[in-house]
Amino acid sequence: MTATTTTPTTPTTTAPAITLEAITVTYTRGDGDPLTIVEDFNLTIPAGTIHCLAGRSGSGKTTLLRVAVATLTPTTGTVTWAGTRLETLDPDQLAAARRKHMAYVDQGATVIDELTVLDNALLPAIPTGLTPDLEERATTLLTTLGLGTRTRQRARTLSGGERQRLAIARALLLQPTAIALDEPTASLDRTAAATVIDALHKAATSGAAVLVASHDPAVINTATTVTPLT
Ligand SMILES: Nc1ncnc2c1ncn2[C@@H]1O[C@H](COP(=O)(O)OP(=O)(O)OP(=O)(O)O)[C@@H](O)[C@H]1O
Repeated sequence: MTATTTTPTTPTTTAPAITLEAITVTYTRGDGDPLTIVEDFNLTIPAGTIHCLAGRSGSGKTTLLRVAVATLTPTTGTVTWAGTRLETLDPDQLAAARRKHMAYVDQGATVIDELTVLDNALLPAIPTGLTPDLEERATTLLTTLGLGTRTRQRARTLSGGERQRLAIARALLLQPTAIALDEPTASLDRTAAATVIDALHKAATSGAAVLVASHDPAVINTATTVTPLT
């Protein structure tokens, strides 16, 4: 796999939200042979920008997202969040850094069926406590994502695409430094996809770094920068 990044190299005064340096990921195949999916990959994502990892199925998009959010340790290379090299953190410090900096929406869009849509969106607020401001923000996010009339319904009544948008609202609730999303428009029609793209641009305008894996032209064409994976 080769990668060409189009990220600008303009110096910034604050540390980038996410930096990947010389990342290589080698899996072990079923037959025991090594399979290198990502090799010597570099990427810098400043705050306030949207970066899209684009490419065919199997090109390594999810692998790179998982490295960026630290659910997968690369075979070699360094991941840095807001100036902190993750290899310097113990597991508790990494968990704390993740809570502070990083939200991840995977392709599964897990939500809790028995909770209402609003309560699902508010789940990240539980450790610190609900506030009227957070409830208002959750409602605003759900409205932006086309779920404004569904807030009091149980999540089990939602379609797959609606669950995906609920997971995105939940991830954006606490205004993370960075948010990573895996194919966030994959099961959406054009109208619903536009609400997701709008929400991601609003998050970036508010200062978040957004890393998205997608082969959707609507996402690719509106990203700040794109890495085409082959
Ligand atoms: N744990 C693993 N062990 C072995 N191979 C793996 C593992 N995880 C992923 N792979 C392989 O690595 C390659 C890249 O997978 P990845 O999920 O990163 O691709 P992707 O670009 O996100 O694909 P898609 O668009 O289909 O989700 C695939 O060939 C996949 O089978």
